[in-house]
Amino acid sequence: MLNDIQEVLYDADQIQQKVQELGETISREFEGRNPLVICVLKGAFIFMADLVKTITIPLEIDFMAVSSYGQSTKTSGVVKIIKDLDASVQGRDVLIVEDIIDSGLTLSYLIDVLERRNAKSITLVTLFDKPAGRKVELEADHKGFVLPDAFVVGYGLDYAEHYRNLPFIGILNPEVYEK
Ligand SMILES: O=P(O)(O)OC[C@H]1O[C@H](OP(=O)(O)OP(=O)(O)O)[C@H](O)[C@@H]1O
Ligand code: HPA
Ligand SMILES: [Mg+2]
Repeated sequence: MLNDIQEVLYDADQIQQKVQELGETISREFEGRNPLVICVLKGAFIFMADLVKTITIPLEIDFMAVSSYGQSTKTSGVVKIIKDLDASVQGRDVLIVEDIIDSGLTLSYLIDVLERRNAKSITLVTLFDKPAGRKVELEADHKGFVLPDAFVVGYGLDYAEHYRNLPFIGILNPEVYEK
């Protein structure tokens, strides 16, 4: 598995440091608001778990599974809801927790869904941002690291469902998928 990584971009310590900073910012921003914190599965599961431990104010969590990449390194362009939220977002301050914004299609779709369900406010936090991949205009309210235009894996992010368990984020050797 490690042999497939071309370059480590950020190691586990650098990621933890950044997650801590994001948690402190979010704790200040949401003081007194009891946000509904939504994890966008599967990719955001590790970031979500680490992030909520650094947030010091009361909150609720929920999960939504969406998928558009499947077994590919390119978006299919079609975002499918695999699992919906349990909670209602009506009148709630929502914090969407995402691992990466690439084309922006996943989050623009989700924001649209949550707006139609009458969320009171929607705030986006992403650990990784790949601006070179954008197909629609979208900017996170809080972001961790800006990444180069390369397909990355680790810390929750996959290629064909593998590599999510790597503790760092790294560039996947293109030989793995250019076959
Ligand atoms: O900005 P975009 O181009 O839409 O890409 C970002 C989305 O793609 C990945 O999810 P994926 O569809 O691979 O599902 P997964 O989280 O289960 O891996 C990632 O976890 C983000 O949710
Ligand atoms: N890696 C893994 N999953 C992704 C990526 C990426 O670079 N971009 C969008 N989903
Ligand atoms: Mg994926």
